[in-house]
Parts: sequence; C-alpha cells; structure tokens
Amino acid sequence: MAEFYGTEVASRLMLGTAQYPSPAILEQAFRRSGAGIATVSVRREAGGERAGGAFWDLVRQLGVKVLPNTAGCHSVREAVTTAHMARELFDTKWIKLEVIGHADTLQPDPFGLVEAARILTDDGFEVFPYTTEDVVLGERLLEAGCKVLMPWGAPIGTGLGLTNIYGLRTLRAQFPDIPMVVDAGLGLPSQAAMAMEMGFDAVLLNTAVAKAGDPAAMAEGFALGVKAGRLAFEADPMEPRDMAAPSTPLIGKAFLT
Ligand SMILES: CC(=O)[C@@H](O)[C@H](O)COP(=O)(O)O
Repeated sequence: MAEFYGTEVASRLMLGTAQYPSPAILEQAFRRSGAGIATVSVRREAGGERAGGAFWDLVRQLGVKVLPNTAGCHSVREAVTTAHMARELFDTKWIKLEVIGHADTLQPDPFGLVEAARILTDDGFEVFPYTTEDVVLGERLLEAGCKVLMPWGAPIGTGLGLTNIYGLRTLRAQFPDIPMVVDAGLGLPSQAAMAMEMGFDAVLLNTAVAKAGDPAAMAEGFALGVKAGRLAFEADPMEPRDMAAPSTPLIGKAFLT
C-alpha cells in the first residue's frame, strides 16, 4: 500500500482523465488499470464544452479517489483560484499543483510553485506539487508544507521516459521518507517499472494510455509494469558488478547453505 497524506491507496498507478477517444474507453482503461487515483484538470474541463456535470459525474462513477489538478495554470493566482474550485467541486483537500513556467517545455515555474504551495498548504490543502528532479526545489517545497513530491520523468506529453535517471535517484535518496510519485513523460510500461524499481512510491501518467491504439490494454500494461517494478524494489535486487561470475560455481553443490 502507498500512503499519501495519511490515505492508503492499494494501487501505485495514478491515471489522468484527458484525451481519451470516448467516455467508454476512459472507463475501460480505468477498470483494466486498477488505478486507485484519477487526476482531473479542473480548469480545462470546466472551461470546455464538457463543462456542466456529465464529465464530473463520469469521474465520480469511476469509484477512485480524485486528485484534481491545476493543469494549464501559468501563474500563482490562477493555480490558487483553480485549487479552490477543485475543493468545492470534489470536496477534497488534495490538489496536484501545476504552475507552468515555460510554454514549450511545460517546465514548472519553481518560484511560482513554491509560492502557490505555501499559500495552499496554509489554507489547509494537501498539495501534490508537479516539480522537476531538482533537490533544492524539492527541499523548498517540503519547507512550504508539501508532504509529497511529484518529480517529472520527462516533459508532459513526450513519452520520453526517465530522462534524468541520476537526478531522480538523487532526489529519491535525499528524502527517503517522503512519498514520491514520478509524474509525466512516461511512454511505456518498462519506464514505469524502472521508476518503481528506483523506489518511487507510484507513477502518474495520462498521454501514453489515452493516446495508445488500445488505451485499455495499455492501461493494463502499465499496471503490470508498476507491479513488477515495486516487487523488484521490495525484493532487494542484486548489486550489478563488472566482473563475470559463474552462476553455477561449485560442482556438486546446488545451494549456498
Ligand atoms: C494529467 C496530468 O496531470 C498531466 O499533467 C500529467 O503530468 C501527465 O503527463 P503525461 O500526459 O505525460 O503522462
């Protein structure tokens, strides 16, 4: 079980709800993934033609915990206002905080992110900040009251996987007791498995499933990848070594003990 702000969730896979070909396919993808948390872009969904109930009802019917997000917000003010809308709509203190700082890379604005995180945690929100693998930024977010970090794997929507493995490993190692979710940029289940093998607590993704030829099958693929990676992490993997070593070193001795 993973735990975020005192809430235990059985599945370590979190899925986004955008860009699916149809509501039915979105629902199938969630069922097959077994995801326990759905993230929803409050600003985009509230502003589009789907505004007004039907989409929110669909999300509520999924029977998963909702993590509303501030996707599309480029300023502290927009993000804080959107978080307040989300709290009313979904009656939750949880908010995935995105403050985008760069239009091309969708890289978070580190300064705005920390400022918004502080305002929201002071106001009783439980903030899941979408951040980079930067250790100093991670530290500032924790000081601002965040109890979870969500470093990117790669820029949103790219499917590039874990582009800075060293940085992610360093962040994980610096704050071993903080729940961390790799969020964004994952394209394949093997990349999700790798994040889990590195000791991250969960992964969050959207595009790779929604844009797959068969989103439901891809959702199940990611669920299996996440399970495999977590099992491997818990199984205490062997240390890689440079020197070859025979797997059957002693004639007539099948076991070490
Ligand atoms: C849905 C959502 O919250 C995205 O902003 C998130 O970061 C997922 O990114 P990908 O679409 O790259 O998986």
